[in-house]
Amino acid sequence: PWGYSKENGPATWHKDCPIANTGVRQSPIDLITTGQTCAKYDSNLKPVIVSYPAFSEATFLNNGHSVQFQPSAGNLSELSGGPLTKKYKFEQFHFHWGNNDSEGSEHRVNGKMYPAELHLVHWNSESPNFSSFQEAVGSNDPHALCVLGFFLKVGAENASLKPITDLLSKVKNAGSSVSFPGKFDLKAVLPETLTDYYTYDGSLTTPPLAECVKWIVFKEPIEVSTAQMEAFRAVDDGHGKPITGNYRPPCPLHTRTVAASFK
Ligand SMILES: NS(=O)(=O)c1cccc(NC(=O)NCCCCO)c1
Ligand SMILES: [Zn+2]
Repeated sequence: PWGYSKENGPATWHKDCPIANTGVRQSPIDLITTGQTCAKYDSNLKPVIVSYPAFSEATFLNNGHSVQFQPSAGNLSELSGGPLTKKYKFEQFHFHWGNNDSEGSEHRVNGKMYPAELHLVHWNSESPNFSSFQEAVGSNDPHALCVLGFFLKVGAENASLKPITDLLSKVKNAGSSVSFPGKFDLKAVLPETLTDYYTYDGSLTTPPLAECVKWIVFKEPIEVSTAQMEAFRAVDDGHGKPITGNYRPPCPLHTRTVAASFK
């Protein structure tokens, strides 16, 4: 199966997933902010709107290539606004990280990587063509999914993310999961105003690499402490080794343009 080691990492994914090399809207990308192919300010881009009531029931899972927070099916969390014309339903969030603070994020800004990146995954709940996340991924709809990306940087401890980072030791082994104890307030993790972001058409950053994602990557990183970053690096990959870097390198932009909601 695919992973992030030499034997099964991003450079090998094309074998089972040809779109890795032939796709023209693959993710992640390097977000360039100056020069020819740089992100272009679009004054029509509105703030992103999230409605995330605290989750009361969720599973926290180590699937061997990331750790994922998945609320029960009944969750009502929604996303709209920004570049979107439809309402999207929250599906799950997960992280990508490196084994030191100079690498780990999937998107880059002028070549700079952050130590980690948080992905909030949503699917278009107003499409007549699908009515679940899995169907959305398989739908070939260019905007079946919308993923919000937030960079993580090392600084003060993040009290809102502490319930998550404190749980990492409980899902150290790949394939392990725990039911999330109590409520989790995802809204508290995010900056109040979701106004400054980059947005472009891309794909899943892991197999099946489906080109069905409207990406929204926020300019402002979220701070976490060194201890919180270290907690990610103790999560195992199923081969008795820590996941040391579950990020895909940047992909060619091809004819795509990146829009920025800020000057
Ligand atoms: N990393 S990401 O582009 O945000 C993203 C979002 C939603 C799904 C995925 N990838 C997958 O679901 N891959 C299917 C295989 C996972 C099985 O554990 C990646
Ligand atoms: Zn991801």
